[in-house]
Amino acid sequence: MRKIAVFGVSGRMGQMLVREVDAHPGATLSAAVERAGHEWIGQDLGQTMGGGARDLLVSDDIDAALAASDVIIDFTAPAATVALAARAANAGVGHVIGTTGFEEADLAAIAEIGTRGHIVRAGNMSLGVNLLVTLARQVARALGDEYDIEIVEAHHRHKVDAPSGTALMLGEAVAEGRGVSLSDMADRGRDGITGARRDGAIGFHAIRGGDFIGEHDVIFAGPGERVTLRHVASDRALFARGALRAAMWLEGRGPGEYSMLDVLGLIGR
Ligand SMILES: NC(=O)C1=CN([C@@H]2O[C@H](COP(=O)(O)OP(=O)(O)OC[C@H]3O[C@@H](n4cnc5c(N)ncnc54)[C@H](OP(=O)(O)O)[C@@H]3O)[C@@H](O)[C@H]2O)C=CC1
Ligand SMILES: O=C(O)C1=N[C@H](C(=O)O)C[C@H](O)C1
Repeated sequence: MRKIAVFGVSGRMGQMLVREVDAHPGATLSAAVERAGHEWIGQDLGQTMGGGARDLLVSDDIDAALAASDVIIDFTAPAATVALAARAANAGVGHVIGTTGFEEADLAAIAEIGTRGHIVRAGNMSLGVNLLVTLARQVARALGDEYDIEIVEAHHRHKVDAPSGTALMLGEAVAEGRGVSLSDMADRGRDGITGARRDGAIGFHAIRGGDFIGEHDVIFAGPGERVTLRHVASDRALFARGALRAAMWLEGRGPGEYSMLDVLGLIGR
């Protein structure tokens, strides 16, 4: 049995993850962690999730959670994730990171920790989005600079970061397909007298509202035609299943910062 701890357990994704781990025949929930001071700390996990009691209390004890686990799944917040990555690596525990909204410095810190730790990190854990990433790279390469690329994403009203982690994955993929750096070419959320479109720009636009789970369009707008690649998530459990797959896949791997492309066998496609 793979022992898996869920961090951010009260969150939208945290609760999905508990259900997926419970349903997996090869996994067992080893710890349920929330941030210090959270109202769920010390409560029975089953009851706080609206069901019957179970033999597991929500805790803020990270060392105890690491000691009890083979791997942790973390959909929390950037600062928490960076700190946790170092502690998980030191403890020899795998770390599946679904958190998004990282700054460049955070990503550099995680990459450094990944030289000794066992990490899977992806802004989107779904098979469909990761397949779309490979397609977006191919389409950008095939169509070339005459086609303007715009990435449009829509999420629920509670999401705190923009562009979404998925939009950034897609942006990196099309930039790679074109042989340019995303940081040089990204044009985020236009407003006002922006002037005509910059040649080669990769535009990002974020819709926030209601209960969108996550929708992403990559638009290639060319002379006389448009191509749109689209992914629509209709069930958040999708991401939890992907994260759990990553947690199982890490077993027996060497140190590294892996992506869902590695987990799903989509590397190099
Ligand atoms: N990669 C993917 O496929 C997906 C990624 N995400 C990303 O996952 C993250 C979480 O999303 P979501 O579940 O919707 O957000 P929520 O706000 O519902 O959940 C986040 C949870 O993490 C908790 N938390 C914050 N800091 C800590 C900490 N130090 N230790 C333990 N728990 C902590 C929060 O507690 P509190 O509210 O009290 O601060 C909250 O319960 C976001 O970055 C989101 O973009 C989401 C879906 C899919
Ligand atoms: O916050 C969310 O909800 C989601 N976040 C991820 C992202 O930032 O792309 C993945 C998914 O779209 C849902």
